[in-house]
This record gives sequence, structure tokens and C-alpha cells, in this order.
Amino acid sequence: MRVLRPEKWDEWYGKLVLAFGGVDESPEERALWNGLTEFDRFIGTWDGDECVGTAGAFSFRMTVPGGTPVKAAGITMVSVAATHRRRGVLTSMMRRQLDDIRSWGEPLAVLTASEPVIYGRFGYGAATQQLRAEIDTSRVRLSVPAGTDDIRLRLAEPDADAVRDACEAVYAQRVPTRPGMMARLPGWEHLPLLDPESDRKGASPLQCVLAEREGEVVGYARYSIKPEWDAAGPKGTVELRDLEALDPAAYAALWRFLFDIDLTSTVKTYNRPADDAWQHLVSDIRRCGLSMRDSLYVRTVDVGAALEARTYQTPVDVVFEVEDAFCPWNEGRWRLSGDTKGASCERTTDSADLALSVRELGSAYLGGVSLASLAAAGRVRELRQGALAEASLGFSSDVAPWLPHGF
Ligand SMILES: CC(=O)SCCNC(=O)CCNC(=O)[C@H](O)C(C)(C)COP(=O)(O)OP(=O)(O)OC[C@H]1O[C@@H](n2cnc3c(N)ncnc32)[C@H](O)[C@@H]1OP(=O)(O)O
Repeated sequence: MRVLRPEKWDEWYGKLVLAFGGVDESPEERALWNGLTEFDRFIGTWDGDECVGTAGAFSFRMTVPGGTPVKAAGITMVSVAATHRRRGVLTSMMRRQLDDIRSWGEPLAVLTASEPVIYGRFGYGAATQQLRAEIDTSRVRLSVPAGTDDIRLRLAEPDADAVRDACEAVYAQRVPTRPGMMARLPGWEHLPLLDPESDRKGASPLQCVLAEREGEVVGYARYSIKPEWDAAGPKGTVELRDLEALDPAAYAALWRFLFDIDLTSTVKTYNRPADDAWQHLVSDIRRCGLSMRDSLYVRTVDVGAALEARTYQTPVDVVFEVEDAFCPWNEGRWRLSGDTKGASCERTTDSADLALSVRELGSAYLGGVSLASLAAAGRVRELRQGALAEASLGFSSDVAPWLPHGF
């Protein structure tokens, strides 16, 4: 196993693509991921001359409850050759990565999983969800708040420099408001614009609409349109890629726009926050085809530093007994004292109030999965009466944590 060298990237990436089924990616997509590779944080496993394992760790800064950006290693591009599977190659890459991440002083590691079954054993817990919707816009009406008509909408070329910069400025303002969002690293502004023809499956190229108030961009939506007709007429679909807005009027104006596009009768979303506010604007939530899926998995690599990096909704003073077989430096008792202003988390010999594994701590960390519901499943044990209610409330987040894009 060794650090990936730039001249080996093509072969390394080819093996990754093969492990995912071998369907070639577009040259644009390949070039984007090549440009985003942080070589000193990516590893390959070689059997002689042959690459048989791949893994990487982006150097993200992720918003945590309280709004602070915290160092989080973004685990990515994990694969093992079909000829070498189930011999522990993944396990040794996970070992190497978590040791590296610890030595880099990064308290968290995060990932999205190709299959949920893979990463729990390494201490990753499902922490956020993505909301999918298929809204019947021929039946569902939107009622918008006052001020919506003051918003001017303007169609724009999504990848024109000025348009991209305006959207990025809105995005940057949104990042601190929701746990799970990542501050953009250089080059990542191109990811939401990636639009290879081979992925469109009958839909249009990416389109962009800007929401403006008095000439200032206060929101945007990027989407494509998939036209369709039958004997009764048009029934096209608006496929929403992303939408961000700085206030309720701009937000509602963008959704109203998407609902009203001529010759369409469906709006599809694939990844929206669980608490996305449009759900409160619609006349008929049952015709919105809602479903949820697991999204971001969180691992606390350094329990003390991770718990100190976020804030707590209500005062918390509890001792956790943490079980962490894969990263034993986290094992044992930690006293967390925190509130809305900050927190300290230190080793203690005091008796424990709550017992849980690091995986549950990861699930609860961003405030989207409650300690109470994990306890109801028997995954968290209350050892002092009252400690569960105290900690569960303190850990919760008013805003559902959400990861806006894959990596
Ligand atoms: C963040 C990301 O990049 S997600 C993408 C993950 N990659 C993929 O899905 C690509 C296709 N799959 C693969 O490349 C491989 O099967 C991997 C990477 C998932 C697993 O690699 P392996 O080297 O086979 O894993 P390894 O041998 O270390 O397995 C460790 C344990 O996990 C289990 N395991 C690993 N993968 C899976 C899986 N997909 N389903 C069920 N169990 C699994 C193994 O059975 C083993 O269990 P055991 O310790 O009880 O025997």
C-alpha cells in the first residue's frame, strides 16, 4: 500500500472504474476528478505491478451544529479488485486511512457508501438523509409568502464565469447555516456544473435560473428538462440538480418557477434536505412522491476533539462510555460539558451516564439522528436516569443536516 503518484493516477482510476462495473466515465468527469485528487492523501494497494485497491481522503471543512467549519476527511473512491476481494484489502486501507487522519489532526471522517453494510464495522454511522421527490405539478399547487413577486428571475448560462461566481457566493452564505455542508475547496465549484452528454438520458443540458432582488443575486436553481409527450399532450419532467436561496421569498420564487414551466407536469428531486421548506408550501404533500435515503456517514476519529468542535442546543453535562474496537484510542470514558456557546470534552474516571459505540456517536453527531431513537433501538444505554433526555436534546439540530453533493 502506498501513496498515489500522479503518473499512476490513470491506471489507479481505471481500476476504480472497473470495480464499479467498468462503464467508462466521460472525459469531462475523469478530468474533473483528476484535478480534484489530493495525491498525498490518496492511496493505492499494489500486488506486484497491478493496482488492486484504491482509496482517498479529501481535506474537507464541514459545518457542524453551531456553524463552525471542522476538518473532516472525505473518504472517497474506495475499491478492491474483484480478484482480490474479501481478503482484508479494504480493512487494511481503512486502518491506514484512520491512522493517517488521526496523525493529520482531523477529528472527523465522512463518506457516502455504495452499500450501507460496508462501513459500520469501521465506526461510520449514518448521520444524514436525502429527500427525494417526484412532484405531480399538474395537481399540486404552491402558496408562496409575501414578497415573492418582488423577486426577478433571469435565465443564465450556468457555466459563464459571472453566473458561476454569483451562485457560488450564495452557496458560500448557505454553508454555515446547515450541518453537513462542505465549504468549497478550490475546483469544487465545477462539480455541480458537470453535465456530460452521456449522463443526460434524454434530458436537456443543464439550465440555470437566478433569483434577483434589486440587481443582487439572492438565489439560484440548476435543473434540466426532459421533454415527453403522449396522446394527451405534453408531460415533461423538470429534474432539479440544486437550489439555494438566501431568504423565503427568493426560495419560493424559484420553486414556483420550477412548478410552472410549460410542457412539464413533474418536478423530480434526488437530493434535498429532509426538512426542505417547499414541503410547507404545497397544497397536497401526498402527491409529491416523497422518499428518504441514507446519505452521509460520519466517524469521530478523535472523540474528544470532535465533541468539542460543535455546540449543543441545551446545556449538556454527561459522561459517555465509548466503545471503539477499530480505533482504540477513543475507548473509555469522556465527560462532555457544553451548551450553545461551546464545549469541552475530556477523559474522566467518573462513572458513565450513557454507553454507546463510536458508530452511534457518528450517527448522532450532526444532530439528525437522535440519541433517544438510538436508545430505543438498544444502541445507546442510559446508565444515569435523565442523562438520555439531556444529551438527546442537547445534540439535536433545528436544521436537518444535509450533504448537498456526492464525492
Ligand atoms: C466511500 C466509497 O468510496 S464507497 C465505494 C465502495 N466500493 C464499492 O462498492 C466497489 C465494489 N466493491 C469493492 O470494491 C469491495 O467489495 C469493497 C471495497 C466494498 C470491499 O473490499 P474487500 O477488500 O473485499 O473488504 P474486506 O475483505 O476488507 O472486508 C472486510 C469485512 O467487510 C465485509 N464486507 C466488505 N464489503 C462488503 C460488502 N459489499 N457487503 C457485505 N460485506 C462486506 C467482508 O465480508 C468482511 O467481513 P468479515 O470481517 O466479517 O469477514
